[in-house]
Parts: sequence; structure tokens; C-alpha cells
Amino acid sequence: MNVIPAAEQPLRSLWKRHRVYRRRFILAVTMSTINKVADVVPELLIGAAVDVVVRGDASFVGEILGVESRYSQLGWLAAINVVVWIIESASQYVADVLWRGLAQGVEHDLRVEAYDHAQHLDMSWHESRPSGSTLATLNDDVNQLERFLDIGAPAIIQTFLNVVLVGAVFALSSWTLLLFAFTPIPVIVVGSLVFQRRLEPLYDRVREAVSDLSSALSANLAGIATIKAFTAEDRERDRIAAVSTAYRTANTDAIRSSAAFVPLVRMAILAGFTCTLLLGGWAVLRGDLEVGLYSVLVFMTQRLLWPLTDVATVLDLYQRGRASTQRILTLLAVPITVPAGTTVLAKPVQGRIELRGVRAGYADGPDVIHDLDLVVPAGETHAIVGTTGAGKSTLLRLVLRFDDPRAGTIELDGTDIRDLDWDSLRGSMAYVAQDVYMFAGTIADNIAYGRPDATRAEIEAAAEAAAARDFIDATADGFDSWVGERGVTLSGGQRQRLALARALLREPSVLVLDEATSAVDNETEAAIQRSLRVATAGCTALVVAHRLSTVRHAHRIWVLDAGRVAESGTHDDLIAADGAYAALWRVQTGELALDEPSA
Ligand SMILES: Nc1ncnc2c1ncn2[C@@H]1O[C@H](COP(=O)(O)OP(=O)(O)OP(=O)(O)O)[C@@H](O)[C@H]1O
Repeated sequence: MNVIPAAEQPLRSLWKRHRVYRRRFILAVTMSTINKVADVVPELLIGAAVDVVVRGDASFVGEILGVESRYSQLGWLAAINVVVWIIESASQYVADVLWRGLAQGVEHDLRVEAYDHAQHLDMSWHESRPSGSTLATLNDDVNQLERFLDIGAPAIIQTFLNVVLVGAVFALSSWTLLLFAFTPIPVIVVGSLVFQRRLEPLYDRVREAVSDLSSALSANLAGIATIKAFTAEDRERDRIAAVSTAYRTANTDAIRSSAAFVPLVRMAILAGFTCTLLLGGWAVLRGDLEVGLYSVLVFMTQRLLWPLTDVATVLDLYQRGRASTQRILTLLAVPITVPAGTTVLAKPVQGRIELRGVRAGYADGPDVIHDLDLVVPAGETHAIVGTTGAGKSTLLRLVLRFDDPRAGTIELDGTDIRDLDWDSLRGSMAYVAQDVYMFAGTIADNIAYGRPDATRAEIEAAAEAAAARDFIDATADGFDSWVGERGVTLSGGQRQRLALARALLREPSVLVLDEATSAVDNETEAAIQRSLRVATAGCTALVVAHRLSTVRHAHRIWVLDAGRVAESGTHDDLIAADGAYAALWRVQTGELALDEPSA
């Protein structure tokens, strides 16, 4: 689904991006090198010990240390061994801490950076893809990369150092043996390159499948009430099972291919080990090689070759890490098509809004707003009404600049909103959306969301103005009552009133309300209207409402029809004009008259 942005190797891009970690990376590599060197020494010491036992005074150790007694020579070797082990253990610990810290650091930075980028991306980008897919990148892909950095990268370096160090010992001892013991290496290197090419698309598929699974799961959990209400549990389980099967299949294919690499590595190792064993033994029998050195070389071959069986696992981790990094970098490369401008408006913002010749639509779809002209003078309350799908919410989204229009301009206080920085535009507005969102936290936290420094008295006043005070006081802990995720512990009307309180607390220059009181009863609605008239006395308000009674006092009412202004004026003007609005009003007042006796 994702377009791969750059031909560059994803992990190389990562190296370029995360310069701050380079020092730690070099330190970790240094520690791993010390560790590996210390790791090889005990084997050399065993060879030296065999040499002491077999050759006595003429031993290599005896000559170097100038010690004659074999007991003393062995004592020296034991002492050196202890020191080397201490160095080995200490460097192992430091290397582990450094690699893990590096992995955690890169993981943290990348996650925060990717999240921050995602939250700055346009609404239309978010709406065009399942949120579960973004979640999979921010969570799962970042974890995969961390696993590679934590386990895979040190393993690659250790294997490389192993080859170099053991190769050096072999080169100093016998070139023939070096040649034979190292025969598996080119086979393994070429094999990994071939396998890597084969594995790449397989792991890309695995990451796609993870994203699909994550999207399906998060969508289903969000819609759990609908699933239950329509007794669709079995159907949904089967659907999730199908997506999960696709993930399992993708993973099985990748694992099967990467596992096929293991036998190849093992056969190559067998060849190298057998060569050292036979050729080395024959050289000792011919008197061309010391017994001590022979034993060292046999140990060394073991040390060199067996860790190479892990190459398949490392390759697997690498491929997963690569595919995940690719997805993270793809997310980071998505351009922001609605970028902030730089103009700063003088505060307080007056709040005059003017739309001129605005044409707008979604993605590749047709226009839903056509050549719209609309002016809201500063301080006035204007209502947008019209049939469902007429483009009312779209218009509000344009004013908040969630999307840019396809043509025309929108101005706030005479400045094109495309030129304004976010603080001047959205910072001077407060918005109550059609589907109100509450965060997990207390009622007070949720009201203060738009102004975190608000005092408790200000929060309470805002709640009062939104007619929310009574129901808040009736809860067990009042303003400190816990609101569940998405506000599930509240009724629709309660959520709306909290959202309204949140907006009013911001003391905005422009209040944008999209069906903000659609879920409250008539009595509460009337109370809110009274408060709103006071609260919005000094600010511009743009209000979308279906219930016309809520907007009859607006300075101007704009009636939209299929993305065009059908008529506009005050309530009295429109009733007198006897057009679409008057017809709608008659229907609604008639309905209200029918409802009233039961209220
Ligand atoms: N995110 C979106 N992506 C694509 N099309 C959209 C999107 N949101 C709205 N539309 C389309 O744009 C048109 C106008 O929708 P809009 O939500 O602005 O209408 P509305 O007047 O607010 O309707 P309602 O009163 O039902 O809320 C509709 O045809 C709708 O299908």
C-alpha cells in the first residue's frame, strides 16, 4: 500500500538521520571489539597450556616469561586467564548496556518524531487510511527496529570481529589452514546476499499484513457496540481470523525461506571444520605443526564457524528491521500539504471571516462546496443551516483550515488563512465538533484541555456557561470525576456540554460550533442558548445547527443547498422571503408543537 520513497537503504537513512547516536554507536562497537578480543584469548591460553605440558622448558610461555618451572608457567596462564575473563565480563556488560540504550534511544526518538509528524499531517491523510495502520507503524514497526538494534546489530559486529580475529590467528599459524577453514565464509556471504534479495519482498508483505491486522482489530474494538447490537460476533471473528491467517501465511513464507538458509550455512561449516581437523592433524603427524597450535586451531574453527549458524537469525532480524524502518521513513516522508503560514495576527484577533469564491471537495471526489461567498463580521453570530450533506461541516473545516479550498480564499481579519501561523488561526478559535472527543482524565482536565493553565474557578465558570454544572455536581467526585476513554462514562448530551465548556474556557475570538447541542434536551438547550448569548457577546460565532430554534437569534442565517448559498438573512427576513428556510421552519415548529404535550 505504501509507496517506498527513496532508493536508499532504509537503515543507512537511519544512520544519517540519527547523528546524535553515532558516538554511542562507536563506543558500543569499541566495547564489543574489546569483548570479542578478550573472548578469543582463553582459547589461545588453552593452546599455550597444552604447549607447556608437552614441551616444558622450551614452551612458548616459558620463553616469553623467562619462567622455567612448568607449574609456575601454568600458574601464570591461570592468572592471565582470570584477568582476561574479568575484562571479558566487564566489557560484555558495558556493551550490552550501550547497545540496549542505543536501541531504546533510537526507538524512542523515532516513535516521538513519527507520531509528531503524523499529528501534523492533514486531516485528509488521516481520513484516507485506517488509524490502525498508522498505529502499527508507530508501535509495531518501531519495536521491530528496536529488536534489530538490540540483538541483530551487535550480533553482526560480533560475527564480523570473530572472523577477523580468528582469521588473524589462523594467518599467523598456517596459511593453508586459513584457506580451508575459511572456505565457508564466501559461501555464507554470497548465500546471505541471495537470501536477502529473496526475503525482502516477503518481509515487506509481513509488515503489510501486520498493518492490516492492526487496522481490523482497532476498527472492530471501536465498533464493538455495533457488533454486539447486530450479533455479528461470529462474522467478525471469521473476518479477523481471515486477516490473521494472511499474517500467519506471510510470516510462515518468510520464516520458511529464511530457515532454508540454515542448512546451507551448516554444510559450509562442516566442510571448513573437517578441513581443519584433517589437514591440521596430518600437519602435526608430519611434524609441520605444534600440537598446542593444532588444538588452538581446532577450537578456533569451532569458535569461528558455529556462531555463523546465527547468521540466518540475524538476517531475519535485519529483514524485519529493514522493512519496518522503510515503513517508518515512508510515514516521515509524507509531505504536509496544509503547512502553517508565518503571518502573526495582532492579539486580540477581531474575528472577521470572509470566504470568497470558495470551491472545495475531498480527495479526488467532486466539489462539495461551489463558488461560495460568505462574510461574518467580527463579533456577530452566524448560522449555517441546510439539508444533510449540504456541506455545512465542510465549510467549518475550511475555516479551521483542516483542508485548503480547491479555489478561492478564506480570510481571518483580512489575512488569507494560508498565510497565518497556527497560533493566530486555530489559537484564536474554539471548535466543538459533531462527534465530541473526550480524553481519559477528569472532567476538569477535559474542560481545561484547550487552556491547561486555567484556574479551577475559570473551569467552573465555563461549566456553568455550558449548563454542565448540575450534572457535574451530581457525579460522585464532581470536577474530579474520571471520564473514561472517549468519554464513554458520559451521555451524549453530557459530553457535548463538556465540549462546549472546553471551547468557552478558551475565550476564543471565533467560536465554531458544529451541531454542538444536538444531543441535549430542549430545556438544557434553552439554558445553553441563554449562556451562549452572553458568552459569545464579544466573539464571532459560526454555528451549524439542524434545530432551527437554536439559531433564530443569529445575526445572519446562511442556508446551504448542495454546496451553494440558497438564501441568507435574519430569521425574520428568511421567514418573510418564504423560501427553503421558511419551509424548514414550518416543518420543525409543527413537529415541536406535536412533541410539546409529552415534554
Ligand atoms: N472526510 C470526507 N471525505 C470525503 N467526503 C466527505 C468527507 N466528509 C464529508 N464528505 C462529503 O462531503 C459532502 C458534504 O458533507 P458535510 O459533512 O459537509 O455535510 P453537512 O452539511 O455537514 O451534513 P450533515 O448535516 O449531515 O452533517 C457529503 O456529500 C459528504 O459525503
